[in-house]
Amino acid sequence: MKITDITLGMLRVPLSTPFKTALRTVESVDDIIVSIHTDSGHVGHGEAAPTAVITGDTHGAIVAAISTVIAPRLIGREVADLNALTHLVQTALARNTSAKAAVEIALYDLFAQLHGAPLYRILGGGNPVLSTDITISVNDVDTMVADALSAVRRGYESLKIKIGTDPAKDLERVREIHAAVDGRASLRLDANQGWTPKQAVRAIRQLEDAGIHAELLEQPVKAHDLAGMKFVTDRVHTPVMADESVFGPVELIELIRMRAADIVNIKLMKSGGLSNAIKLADIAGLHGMDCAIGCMIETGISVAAAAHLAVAKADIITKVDLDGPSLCAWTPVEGGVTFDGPRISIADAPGLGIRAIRGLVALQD
Ligand SMILES: C[C@H](N)C(=O)N[C@H](CCC(=O)O)C(=O)O
Ligand SMILES: [Mg+2]
Repeated sequence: MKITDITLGMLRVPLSTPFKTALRTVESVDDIIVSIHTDSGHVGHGEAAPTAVITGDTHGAIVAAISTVIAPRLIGREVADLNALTHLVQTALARNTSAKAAVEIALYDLFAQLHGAPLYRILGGGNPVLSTDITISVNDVDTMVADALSAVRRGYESLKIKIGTDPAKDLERVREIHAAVDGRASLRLDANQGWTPKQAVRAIRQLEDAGIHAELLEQPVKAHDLAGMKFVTDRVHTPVMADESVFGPVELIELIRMRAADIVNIKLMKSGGLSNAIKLADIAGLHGMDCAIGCMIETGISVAAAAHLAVAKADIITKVDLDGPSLCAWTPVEGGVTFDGPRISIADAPGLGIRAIRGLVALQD
């Protein structure tokens, strides 16, 4: 199976409601779709989410990185040489993790198709069913309480509460949601870098003193501030999870060395795809650190790949935040992974199992 062509498309899918964090508000998925074609007629699919405020990746940069730098290295190469191909992707250029992720996802899709098995089996097997949390966007308190109750009614047992705009307001948000949910779902708090270390310690201690024990606190302080992450981790009982602070293995090793967090959130758009995500899970596992798997505003193409990885690494990846497809107003992906409320199930089809992508607009070379 030889790579003959790599084409790009744009996929725009409105979200059911605006997605709001301390970093940004977004109303639609607007992702670049990579299709890798082969001489055998097989096609592998990948997806890149341009999350400029987190990865620095924009549409233009993703398209340029793939079409002018990464793709020329891959044309004519054998899909069977997967590790050599991912090495070519990772060394093609610095950073650009979303572009690398999209290409790697398509390569792993093809590699699993070549072997006639779903990707999770190629990655080591497992039980192809997961349960994800759902994001409650940061809004006024009443809206967040209503959104949390609606999520509980739809069967979600874990809510990812976005905070980080203002500590006093954030405390009110969490207290009110905690009271309304009344133990029917666990609460994961994500400040998306919005607090200072001292604000984070003060806020979380107030919650703990009031008997509100969140499942975790995600990225309370600035991404680069590992000392700040450690300051918080050392002073609260609530487990602290690094998200924007860790992209790849180098950052994770430093985080572990400093004992700056308890959990790490792996995202393909940060790690540059599956090869580094596997390394992240293995490094964390080796050090007895729990992992979560997360996503940006993505559809069921790249999130499918993350789900396959989560299934194969279920012993290490114990928390799942793969709600991107569930936030979309409609489902562009046919086949593969089904996202039905909190339940994610993987079909027994080769690769990612994607049969068609609706609404894909081809980008000219
Ligand atoms: C969508 C997912 N549940 C999530 O919350 N991801 C965010 C970043 C998403 C974005 O801004 O595109 C996170 O974990 O910080
Ligand atoms: Mg986060």
